Amino acid sequence: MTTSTPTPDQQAPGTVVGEPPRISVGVLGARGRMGTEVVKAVNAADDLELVAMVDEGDWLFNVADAGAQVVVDFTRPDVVMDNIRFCIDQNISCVVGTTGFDEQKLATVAEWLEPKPDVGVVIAPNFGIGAILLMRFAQEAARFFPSTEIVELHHPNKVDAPSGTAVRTARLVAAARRAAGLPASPDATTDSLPGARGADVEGVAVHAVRLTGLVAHQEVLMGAAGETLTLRHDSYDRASFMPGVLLAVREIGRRPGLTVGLESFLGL
Ligand SMILES: NC(=O)C1=CN([C@@H]2O[C@H](COP(=O)(O)OP(=O)(O)OC[C@H]3O[C@@H](n4cnc5c(N)ncnc54)[C@H](O)[C@@H]3O)[C@@H](O)[C@H]2O)C=CC1
Ligand SMILES: O=C(O)C1=N[C@H](C(=O)O)C[C@H](O)C1
Repeated sequence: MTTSTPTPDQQAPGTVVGEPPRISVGVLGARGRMGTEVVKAVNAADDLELVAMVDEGDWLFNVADAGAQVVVDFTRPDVVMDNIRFCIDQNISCVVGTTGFDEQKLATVAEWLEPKPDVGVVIAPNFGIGAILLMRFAQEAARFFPSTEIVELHHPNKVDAPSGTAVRTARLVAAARRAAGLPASPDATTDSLPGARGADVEGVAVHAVRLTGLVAHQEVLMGAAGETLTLRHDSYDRASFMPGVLLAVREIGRRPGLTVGLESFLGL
């Protein structure tokens, strides 16, 4: 086998001679709370190259023009579908942290991906390793407890409620309860102010707190006769999401199609 070292004018953008090519990354929502953190994390990673930063009002084609191989999206639930559509059309893989996905939206993304066997999209409501583990632990424990409720607590600028993480946790718990044949959590409440018992996500009550000083926190409360189990995760800083985001950016090129949640990337 013969190999040749490309001269500088033959190299793809981002290639450093003697080193594997870097992954070109575009960030959507780049001026937001999460986007700012992603920009920092990508810039600090030797194997990644930040090629485009796009926020509201910017030209979305910038990510394609700049040759992004992977786009990271932390924008808003009402715009994320258009962004994903655009990226898939442009053969750009996506790491999506934006929340607000229901089964219908996920099915639509899967449909868009069908004719694109080389494009991958991972949509994860939470990239924090601890939060992902909490979801798994809750799923495992659910069948042992007649009662489960979820409390999510966030900074007051969060636009959606309940959080995407809480909705996914509730769905995972509900599925585990169904599989174990558990009836609905006992609740004799007959009249209450609307909202007092939280939102009902597949039979699991989810309560949302918005409080100055918080970042992102979740408790899953489980109860049985004479005992309770409380699982709690706290993100005190948005840096907590970055190892998961960077893992997804590095892996998504090897994972065509739609992946929901980061669990499989972690070997869970
Ligand atoms: N999966 C995860 O681990 C996490 C997910 N999130 C989710 O990420 C999303 C963003 O959260 P934050 O950064 O706190 O919000 P943010 O409001 O600080 O940032 C959103 C940014 O998106 C920009 N934007 C709006 N429309 C756009 C468009 N069409 N194209 C490009 N940029 C656009 C906004 O101008 C803003 O700068 C939310 O859905 C949140 O729930 C937040 C933290 C962790
Ligand atoms: O908006 C946030 O801040 C967060 N959003 C995600 C969610 O809705 O679950 C993840 C994390 O909770 C932070």
